[in-house]
Amino acid sequence: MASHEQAARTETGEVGTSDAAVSVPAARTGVPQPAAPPELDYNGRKHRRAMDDATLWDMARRIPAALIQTARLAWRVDRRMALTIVVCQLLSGIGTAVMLGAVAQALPQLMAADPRAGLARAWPALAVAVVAMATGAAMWILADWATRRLNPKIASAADLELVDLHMRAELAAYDAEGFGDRSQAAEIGALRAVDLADDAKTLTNGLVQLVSAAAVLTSLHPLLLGVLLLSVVPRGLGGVIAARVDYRVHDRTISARNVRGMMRWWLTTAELADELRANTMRGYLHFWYRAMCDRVEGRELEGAKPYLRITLLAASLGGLFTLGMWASLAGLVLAGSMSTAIAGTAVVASQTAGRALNSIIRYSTVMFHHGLYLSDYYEFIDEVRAMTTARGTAQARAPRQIRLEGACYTYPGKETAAVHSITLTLNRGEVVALVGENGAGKSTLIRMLTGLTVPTDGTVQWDDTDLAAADAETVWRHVGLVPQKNGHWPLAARENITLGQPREHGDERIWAAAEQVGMTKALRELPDQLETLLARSVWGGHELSGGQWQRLACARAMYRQPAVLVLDEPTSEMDARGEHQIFRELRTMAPDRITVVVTHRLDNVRMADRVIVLEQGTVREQGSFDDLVATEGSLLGELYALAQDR
Ligand SMILES: Nc1ncnc2c1ncn2[C@@H]1O[C@H](COP(=O)(O)OP(=O)(O)OP(=O)(O)O)[C@@H](O)[C@H]1O
Repeated sequence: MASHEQAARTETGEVGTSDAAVSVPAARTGVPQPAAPPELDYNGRKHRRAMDDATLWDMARRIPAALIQTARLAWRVDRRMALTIVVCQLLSGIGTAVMLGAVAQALPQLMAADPRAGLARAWPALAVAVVAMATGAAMWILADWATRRLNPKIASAADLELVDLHMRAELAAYDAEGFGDRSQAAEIGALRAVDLADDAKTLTNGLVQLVSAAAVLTSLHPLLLGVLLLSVVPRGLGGVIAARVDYRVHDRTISARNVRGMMRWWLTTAELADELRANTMRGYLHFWYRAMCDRVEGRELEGAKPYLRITLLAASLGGLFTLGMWASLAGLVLAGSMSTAIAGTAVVASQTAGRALNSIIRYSTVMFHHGLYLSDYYEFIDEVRAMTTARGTAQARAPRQIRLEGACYTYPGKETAAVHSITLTLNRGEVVALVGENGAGKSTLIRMLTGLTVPTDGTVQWDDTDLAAADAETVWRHVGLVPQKNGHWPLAARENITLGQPREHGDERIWAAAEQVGMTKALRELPDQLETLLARSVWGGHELSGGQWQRLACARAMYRQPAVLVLDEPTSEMDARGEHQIFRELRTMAPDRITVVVTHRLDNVRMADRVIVLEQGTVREQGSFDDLVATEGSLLGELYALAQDR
């Protein structure tokens, strides 16, 4: 890193390298150049290459499915608007057909020898054409309005369902292989839902227009459908190839853009601002970021040429075939197989069809992509729904005793159990300390005895209720948990304490909880006291220190007055006074609940009634702190001696 740093500074023109060169061995005195950032492949986006790999048939097959899924979503959130769009599309198609039919009727009259007389005869048909066009335009505007009403509803419904299912899923779902990737793909599906109705509307409108134009032409002369196909198919193919080339260019930069986007967060977030400055990382990071920008820019510029070539080719082909179509129409007219008026109508209809085709191509590629993510969304929803915490209906009550019988837990995809064959009883009124080295299974055990996970073998019972058969919500109603990583919720200070509890009229209990963790003064000094928003990144927000956040997490658990109070390293960031206060409070609160504390600070363990020492997922020893420490060969004794020997 030192060499990167040095050269990076040179690159940015800030600092010379002569001082640094002095300390470099003779053979390496040239200015070491930093390595270019590696070609990072960002795999999070599952379908990035799908468009490139898909055949035209694959695309054509998937689009109806995407349209059906969109229609399902639209129907679910607002039937009236969904119906409005369908009716408008149909009417707009009918409008086009009527307009083309009317033009076909009017043209022979207009081409009569006497233009005045021709116009007089043609005007009813022309009026019909104008009204049909106006109706078509009005239908489009109405459909647009309905789509605008649908879009946000679809987006919210899709997002809400996804977020809600995450919150209801069994924790084991998060540990399932590839859960994160699937969740991300589903999230993209939910995000894209914002544009779904719009894109589907434009695509179906294109289809309706194309079908109308084709129907009118066929009714005028059976040969005209072939002529229309001659003009639109090459343009369609050209459009698809151009879209694919464009996509390939986009795909070549996507990794670099995604990685650059992630790095941008690291470079600009306040969380890393101290480290970045104090450890003089700016030079290298600037070099890295610049290199990524250059990479993206270079590839985009490289891509411009093939794109130009293909769009030119597609346009020329389209032009050639249009010319061919006109030539065939002229041939048909000259051969006497078609009237001039019908040939004129064919030209108008082919223009309509051409515009429709452009929409179809453009929005087919968009819908194809939407379709991929939308199916991910639905697959993920089904997967997570099957893993929501619907265990049983038994109503758990505040336990007097928690009993584990041969309880084991193996994480999904793991061969060995994180916790195995644990038989234990915890009683109300008791403070139990869980001790053990990193990875011994303390957090896993806590998850089992609070019903966050169900043992993969054995049982956990709260009095007579087996947690595997209990309604999880009724279990958690009696739990207060301070996890190792607790939430710095971007909410007001009040909500940060009461979160998860029904709202009360007064703030007395909130201040009492704050007092228990020594936060009264800090909260009173906040600009708006309990109303203060605790989120520095939000305008007007306020930030707490690490230890203060931890105190707040303890206050949140204590405020619940739970029957089972569990704290996983609750004081790791606190000062001595805070730590002392928390443990004193735990003792005061102990008679009415079962209290379990995990801590690596062994001096705190003294206050527990019982210490349970875990080793490699099993209970190695248990008893009072003094007895265990005094026992020859005990793990607690060894760990305690190590803690003292500093
Ligand atoms: N989500 C998970 N998926 C797979 N394995 C896990 C998961 N969480 C923990 N483990 C594994 O289970 C074992 C026990 O982990 P656990 O977090 O319970 O230990 P701990 O005693 O709480 O450790 P620490 O003191 O470091 O917090 C470890 O081997 C760990 O690697």
